[in-house]
Amino acid sequence: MHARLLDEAKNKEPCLEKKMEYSNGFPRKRDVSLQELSKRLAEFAEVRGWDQYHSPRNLLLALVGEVGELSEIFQWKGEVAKGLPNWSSDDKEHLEEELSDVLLYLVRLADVCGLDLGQAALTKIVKNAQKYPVTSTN
Ligand SMILES: Nc1ccn([C@H]2C[C@H](O)[C@@H](COP(=O)(O)OP(=O)(O)OP(=O)(O)O)O2)c(=O)n1
Repeated sequence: MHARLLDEAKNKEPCLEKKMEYSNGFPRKRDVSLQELSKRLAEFAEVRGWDQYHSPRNLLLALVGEVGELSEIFQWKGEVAKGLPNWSSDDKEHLEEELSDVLLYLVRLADVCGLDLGQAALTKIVKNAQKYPVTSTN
């Protein structure tokens, strides 16, 4: 059953196997859309039979848990310089992973709620600009 669903996922996205040639499964330095992440996450859950667990509430709790893991990285460090100049590559990789977990659960949560998070975020940026207009310093 799972193998069949995986084959179907590969048929829907023929470049899936090709992408796996890269060390992390993807070429670096290309734009990634929220829609693409949503689709990949939906496939990830479907082929594992995990749709039943991906309810809005469960995903929200998972998201909050990952925000906690992200916070632990910065906990007790004091202020951290932009660009993380003194961090090891292992520490940066850990940060990438925790940021990704937060993003992935957020994107999945929006998807199972039937929302278009990318469009919603653009709309919110416009609202933010109206609420906080640029004030001239001249
Ligand atoms: N039911 C699940 C479980 C996991 N994931 C995905 C989304 C996250 O990107 C990642 C989270 O996996 P873990 O729960 O294993 O958490 P960590 O990767 O943070 O591992 P750990 O808590 O051991 O550091 O896997 C998912 O979509 N649905």
